[in-house]
Amino acid sequence: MPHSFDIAALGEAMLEFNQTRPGEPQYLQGFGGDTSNAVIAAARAGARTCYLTRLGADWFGDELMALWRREGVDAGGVERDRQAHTGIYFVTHGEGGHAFSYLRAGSAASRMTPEWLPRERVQQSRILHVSGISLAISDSARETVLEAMRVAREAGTLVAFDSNLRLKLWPLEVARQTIAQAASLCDYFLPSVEDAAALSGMHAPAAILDWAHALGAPQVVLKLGAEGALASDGRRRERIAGVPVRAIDATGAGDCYCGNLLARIARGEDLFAAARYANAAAALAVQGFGAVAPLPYPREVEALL
Ligand SMILES: O=C(O)C(=O)C[C@H](O)[C@H](O)CO
Repeated sequence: MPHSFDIAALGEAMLEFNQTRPGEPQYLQGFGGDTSNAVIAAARAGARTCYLTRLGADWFGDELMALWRREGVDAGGVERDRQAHTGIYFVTHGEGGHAFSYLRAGSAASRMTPEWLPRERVQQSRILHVSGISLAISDSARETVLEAMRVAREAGTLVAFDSNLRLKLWPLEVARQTIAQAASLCDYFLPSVEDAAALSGMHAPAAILDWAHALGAPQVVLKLGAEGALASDGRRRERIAGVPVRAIDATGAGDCYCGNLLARIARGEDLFAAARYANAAAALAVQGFGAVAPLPYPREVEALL
């Protein structure tokens, strides 16, 4: 059966309030939520996409619905909840880079359950993308993500998983066990090197790749930030050099990487070609402000390549 979508992403989207200057109380309103960022990046890269989540019946939720409409992301798998709000978060900037502060506990997305999951959209997609953030936000969201991964595997939908470790959301020991379980259910494991080091206790990128494959992930891309990426299909490994850029805000750069990688894989590129394309896309994304606004289009990525 032909797929209706190249990529379905499942998770929590939020409104973003991003500090425009360190130490000053001025915030630019944008959009975030790692899997939503990734699916928008994929849509801008030309993929047919859909997003699966729950939103409050509030203004924040209306804004996110309008965003996905503008970006061409199908939101038929989004449910509105009259009893719960849409999550929001603040990004502040300081010496150590950016930091997130959340107002999301009890959000509509955190109330997703396996019974709610729009299974047919998972089954109708070539690739399902999920992350560690949705594993962390509530027990029922974790069960929903794991169920979506199982549904995808049964249907032959490929599964991509970004650990996106946020220690404000859960303790490291719990994250280690749950992320290991999710990595064992995925086809593409796409952690940042910081996440992978915290989860594995290892530091050398080559050893981290071995650890990731040992969890059961056949294809792994380790995102190295400004240093580029390291991709492995279990037989071959390729180091992709970072692109020198003047970084303004790295919020969502890893999501940009995932969305572009998956869009290129859905077009038929191999892991390594897709990883090189995504590396250039993520380098462009850090040159703008916020998680969504600076996500690039193919003509910009091709010009950089
Ligand atoms: O941290 C989260 O939960 C978010 O989803 C907010 C940001 O958009 C995301 O972390 C960027 O990767």
